[in-house]
Amino acid sequence: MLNFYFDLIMTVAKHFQLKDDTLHAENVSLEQLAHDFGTPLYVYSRQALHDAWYSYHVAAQGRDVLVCYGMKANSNLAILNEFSRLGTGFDIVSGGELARVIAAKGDPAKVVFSGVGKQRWEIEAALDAGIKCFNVESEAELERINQIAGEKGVKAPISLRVNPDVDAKTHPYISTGLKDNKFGVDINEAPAIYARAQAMPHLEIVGVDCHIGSQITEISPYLDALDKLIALIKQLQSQGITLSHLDIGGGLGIRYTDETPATPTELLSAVFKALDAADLGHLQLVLEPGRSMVGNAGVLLTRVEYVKTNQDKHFAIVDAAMNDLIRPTLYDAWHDVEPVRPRTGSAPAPAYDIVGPICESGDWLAKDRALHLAQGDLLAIMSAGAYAFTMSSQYNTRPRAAEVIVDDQSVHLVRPRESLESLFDSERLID
Ligand SMILES: Cc1ncc(COP(=O)(O)O)c(C=O)c1O
Ligand SMILES: N[C@@H](CCCC[NH3+])C(=O)O
Repeated sequence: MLNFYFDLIMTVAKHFQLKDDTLHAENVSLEQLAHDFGTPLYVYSRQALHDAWYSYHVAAQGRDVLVCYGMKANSNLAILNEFSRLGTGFDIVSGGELARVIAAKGDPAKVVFSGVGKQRWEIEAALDAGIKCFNVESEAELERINQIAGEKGVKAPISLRVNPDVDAKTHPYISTGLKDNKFGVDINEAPAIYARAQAMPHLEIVGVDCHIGSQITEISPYLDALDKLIALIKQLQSQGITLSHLDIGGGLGIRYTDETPATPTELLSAVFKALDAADLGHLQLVLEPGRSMVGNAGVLLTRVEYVKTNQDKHFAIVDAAMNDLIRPTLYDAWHDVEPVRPRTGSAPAPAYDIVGPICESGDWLAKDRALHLAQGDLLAIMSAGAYAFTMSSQYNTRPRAAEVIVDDQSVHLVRPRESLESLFDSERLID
C-alpha cells in the first residue's frame, strides 16, 4: 500500500515545472535565479533529492539495506550532507572522495571503497577512517591492503568485486561488468582468490560486490548477475567462508527523454525474491546508486548569447559549454532542453543545435531541437544532476559554474562561481 501511494506521489511530483509561464525549481523561478546568481548555473531541487532517497527507502521494505550513494555522480558537500542525514552511506572511489565524506559529516563506517587503482595513501586513509569495506578489484590490491593493515596492526574488512560477465544493455562506455572491462576479478577465479584472502592474516572477509554498469533500465541484467553471485556465495559457504553482505552496486537508470527505467521497488522486490529462494535473505543488501539519486534533481541553467544560421543550419550559442556538461559530446547523450519562458510562434520552430563558446566542434549540448528562441533567452538543460558538475573542467579558462539548492521558496548557494583569479593563482612564473 505504501508503495502504491509513493508511486502515485512520484507521478505527480514535478520538481521543475512551469508556473505563470516560467519554469520554476520548486517555488523559485529560474529567471530569478539567473538574475541573482548569473549563468551558467546548476540548480538542484532539495525535494527531488529527498524523493529519490525515499524511493530506495520504500523499496527496502524494512529489510536490512544500506544505500551507499555513488557520490561520483554529484559530490557537492551539501548534497552529501543531505543524504548522510537521511541515513545513507557512500560508495567512494578515491581518497579525495573519502575526504569529502568526512568534510560533509558523513559516517565513514558506512563507506565502501571501490576502484581498480587504490593507492597506498588512500588505503591508509580509509583504514584510519574505519570504513565499512574495501571492494577489492585485484589480487595485487588484496596483498597491498593486507600489508598496510598489518603495518597498522588492524584487520581490513574486504569484499571482492567480481566481474560476472553480463551485458548491462547500456552504452558501451558505461558498461562495467563484461569480461573485457577493467573492473573486478573474473567471477570464475573468485573462489580461489577468496581462499587466498582467507589465509591473509590482516584481512577480514565481509562481503561480495559487483557493479555491472550505469543507466541500466531493465532488471534482467541485475538478475543474471545475481544468479552468478548466489552460486558464488554458495560455493564460498562450502569453503567455510561466510559473508555478511552482498553489494549489487548501482546503475539504475533515469528518464532523460522517453526511457522507462525499472524502479528501485521493482529491482529490490526481484532481488529479495531471488535471495529468499536461495536461503540468503539474511544477508545485508548494499546498493551504490548514483545517477538515480541525483540525475533528475538538477538542471543546468544557461543563457542564449547569440543565434545564427550558417547555410540553413541554426545554432543557438549559449553560455554553458562542454566544460560544464560533457555527457552529450562524450556519450552522445540526450538531455532535454526546456525554455525558461517558452515562446510561441506561428511558423514551425527551427531546429537548433545548442552549442557552447568553446573552440571544439564537439562543444554541443543538444542537436536539432525544435525551439522558438531569441538572443537573451534562458534555457534549462534537464537531467543535469548527475555526472554533470562532477565531470566539469576549466577548459578554455572558464570558471566552473555556481551551484544552488532550492528548497521550496528558499535558495542556498552551495558553491559560488569560481573567480577568474582562482583559476591560475596557484600557477608560478619561472625566473
Ligand atoms: C563501483 C560503482 N558503484 C556505483 C556507481 C554508480 O552508478 P550509477 O550512477 O549508475 O548508479 C558506479 C558508476 O557507474 C560505479 O562505478
Ligand atoms: N559518467 C557516466 C557514468 C559513468 C559511471 C561511473 N562508473 C555518465 O555520465 O553517464
